[in-house]
Amino acid sequence: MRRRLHLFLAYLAPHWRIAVFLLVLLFTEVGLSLWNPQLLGRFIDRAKDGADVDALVRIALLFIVLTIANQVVVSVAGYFAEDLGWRTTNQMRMDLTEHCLDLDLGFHKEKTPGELIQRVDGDVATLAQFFSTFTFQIFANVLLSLGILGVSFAADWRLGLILLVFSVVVIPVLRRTQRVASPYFHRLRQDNADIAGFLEERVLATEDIKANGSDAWTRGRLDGLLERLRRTMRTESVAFRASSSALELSVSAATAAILVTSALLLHGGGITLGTVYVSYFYASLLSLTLFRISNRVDGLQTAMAGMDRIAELSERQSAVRDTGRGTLPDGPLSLTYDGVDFAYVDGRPILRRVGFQLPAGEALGLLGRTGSGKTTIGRLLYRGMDPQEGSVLLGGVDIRTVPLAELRSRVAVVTQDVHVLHASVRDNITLFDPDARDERIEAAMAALGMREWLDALPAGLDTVISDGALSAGQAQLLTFARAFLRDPDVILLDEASSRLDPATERIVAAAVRTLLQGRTAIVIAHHLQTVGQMDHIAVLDAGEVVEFGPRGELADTAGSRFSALLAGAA
Ligand SMILES: Nc1ncnc2c1ncn2[C@@H]1O[C@H](COP(=O)(O)OP(=O)(O)OP(=O)(O)O)[C@@H](O)[C@H]1O
Repeated sequence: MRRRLHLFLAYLAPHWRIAVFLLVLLFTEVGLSLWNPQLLGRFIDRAKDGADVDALVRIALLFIVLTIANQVVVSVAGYFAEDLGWRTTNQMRMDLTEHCLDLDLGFHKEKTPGELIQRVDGDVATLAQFFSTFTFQIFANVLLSLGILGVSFAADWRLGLILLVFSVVVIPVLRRTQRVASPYFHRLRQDNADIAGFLEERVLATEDIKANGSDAWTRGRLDGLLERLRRTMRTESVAFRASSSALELSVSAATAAILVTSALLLHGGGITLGTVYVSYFYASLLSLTLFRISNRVDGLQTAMAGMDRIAELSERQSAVRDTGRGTLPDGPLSLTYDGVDFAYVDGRPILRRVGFQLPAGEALGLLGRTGSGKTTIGRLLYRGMDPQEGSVLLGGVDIRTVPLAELRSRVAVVTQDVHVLHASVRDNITLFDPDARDERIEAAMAALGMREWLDALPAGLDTVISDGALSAGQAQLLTFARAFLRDPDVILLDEASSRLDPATERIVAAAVRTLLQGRTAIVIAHHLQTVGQMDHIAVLDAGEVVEFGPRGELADTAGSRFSALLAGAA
């Protein structure tokens, strides 16, 4: 509860003026709602006492004016509540998105993108509702209920007492609803997040699913998830309706009690006919306010559950700490892995005592069987994760001692998973950097052998492309261009393993040569054309560097793993 409150206040604080204004509006609304029935009571009493028509018309006019004023206040308050809700939650969305981007790779592998979207968008959207729901349906109605009790006690303590007893009976019913229904709200959000995650993953893998005939399994799994959602929904709905019925029964009992007591008091001359009417009106209004509160308890609970998860996510610390304040030397950087141990899961080491030194401006070809740890070595270079033992040094400086932003401005990463965005070729290459000039982009593309492709594009750099619309070779070259334009000192290149036709392979190999020129690089190479360009070779086996040396030397060493590999491929 404390962390929910903390989170709520932290985001509300910058908008305290709107919040205070909203409070004033809510108090005004409650005041007007209490005052209006009093006018009706007075009207009845004055009419009964034979007041002149003018006096009655004045009361009626005042009643209309107050009703209109109340509606205006309600509308203005609605506007500000919605505004406040979206201002605060949009900020929260921004912060959470940034926070998620800052979290380490381990976190991103653990959560599906769909789950994160549900967290950042779904839960936060519920919070936006929370502001309007809470302020209007709960806070305003609680205030109004208290007001009704106060005014009823002032009219006659017996009437006040009946309404108080009614509220006291109803409040535990509400609390019970909360307790019974709460787990289902949590489960409902989780079920929705699971479905979002599942669908997102399957949509991305549509081609693989179709090609491998996994449609039936996918349908079956989705069916299972939907069935779980249906059951949770059903139970939650039954729990909610049962408590609503209990509430309605209490309301009828309270109204009957008020009518009987009023009739007795009226008979004894204790109260006027106007007061009887006002009491009846207040009893109905109190029932309505309690009903609204009960109706909104689910919204409140959903928001609370969302807030818990948001708090949990925002408290999650990145395993990669960005606390370094050092700097990397200017110019080309040497690269050292010094006794690096790494495990994704405790007790299951993936890299063991990995160590090698690469002079500045030279390229290392990383070879090894699938699962031997090549990608993992690369991830440590840009601090996707940090090693548990040992260190990675650039230009002799431990990369943990420099700010992440500086490290990542000097190191470019070209991964196998090419993500082509649905955007222009220019934006795909510059990643929406407005300062990148067209001449530079075109020069980069030309240097990487993409001139012909660029010339063939219908709208040049403005041509909009999307994922799946490019061949494997084109997609690879596009990511090379992204890296090339940034002009980094160090490159991590995880070459796509897809088979390319010999002509494209030659173009890609030439592009790799251009990309790596004068730069320090680790290349996870899958094509012999590329391996042939490396200065050094490291062979990895089960997380250990079993061979490291200049390429030519290893190639000529009879019995070396590298020479065997070359012989095998020949
Ligand atoms: N996020 C992760 N969480 C847990 N284990 C992981 C994770 N990523 C990789 N692994 C495991 O670490 C080991 C090394 O994986 P890595 O991807 O580094 O190998 P690789 O040599 O690059 O393989 P490939 O050539 O197939 O890409 C594998 O056993 C893999 O299952």
